[in-house]
Amino acid sequence: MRPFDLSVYLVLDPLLCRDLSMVETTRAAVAGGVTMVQLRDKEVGTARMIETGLALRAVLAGTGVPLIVNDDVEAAIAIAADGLHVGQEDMMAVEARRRIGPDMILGLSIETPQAARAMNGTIVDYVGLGPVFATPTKADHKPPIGFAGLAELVALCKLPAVAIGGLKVEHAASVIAAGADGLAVISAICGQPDPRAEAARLADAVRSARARGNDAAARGHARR
Ligand SMILES: Cc1ncc(COP(=O)(O)OP(=O)(O)O)c(N)n1
Ligand SMILES: Cc1nc(C(=O)O)sc1CCOP(=O)(O)O
Ligand SMILES: [Mg+2]
Repeated sequence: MRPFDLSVYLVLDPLLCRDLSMVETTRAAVAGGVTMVQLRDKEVGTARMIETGLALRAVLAGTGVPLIVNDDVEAAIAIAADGLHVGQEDMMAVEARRRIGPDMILGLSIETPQAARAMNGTIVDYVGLGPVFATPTKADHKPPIGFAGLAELVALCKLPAVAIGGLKVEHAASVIAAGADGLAVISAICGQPDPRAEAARLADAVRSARARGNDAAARGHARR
């Protein structure tokens, strides 16, 4: 499996990207420092997902940033994407793993402690936890969990974890303090006047939050 870094995870939405295409948004956001990209288009079928996915793969080639496909296992396989992300109402994780094989990254959405306890952690590579806040970007989202709920799910899942739902640059410190590895965002990057600058601000905020956490841990050791 390709190594991955959940620090700043761009989830694409063609409707929110507005003036820029998903490909242009991705090019700008990767230049700014996003570490993962997910192709998420709820309006199109597999053929269009494959077309866009191949264009995204070309943009991401040589950058080290993995391409994850949302929901559509056929498209993920046809694109030879780096990974697939499924939710609780999509194909079951065990079936998704069977279809994509052992080497592709598999992400799973977890919204409740029950789902976290029921998850088979041996076949999933990372979890998407949320929504942290209510968000107009996903009409059918589950009830918001806040930072306390996020911390609880991180602890239960024991897998690399990315927080999602209504997150902006000012939330990076709380997300990292809750134990997550990064933030997944749509509207904080897609449709922003300068997606590259927004991606850079998010990457800086995650780096600073980690550095402050490490400083605090070092001071704790010094006191002992
Ligand atoms: C990183 C990440 N986390 C969660 C989700 C949500 O997945 P899901 O619940 O299946 O909802 P849709 O995105 O399919 O509407 C995600 N896509 N990415
Ligand atoms: C795609 C998605 N999944 C969610 C979940 O809670 O699982 S919230 C969400 C939308 C995230 O968009 P924004 O960053 O604009 O709030
Ligand atoms: Mg889904």
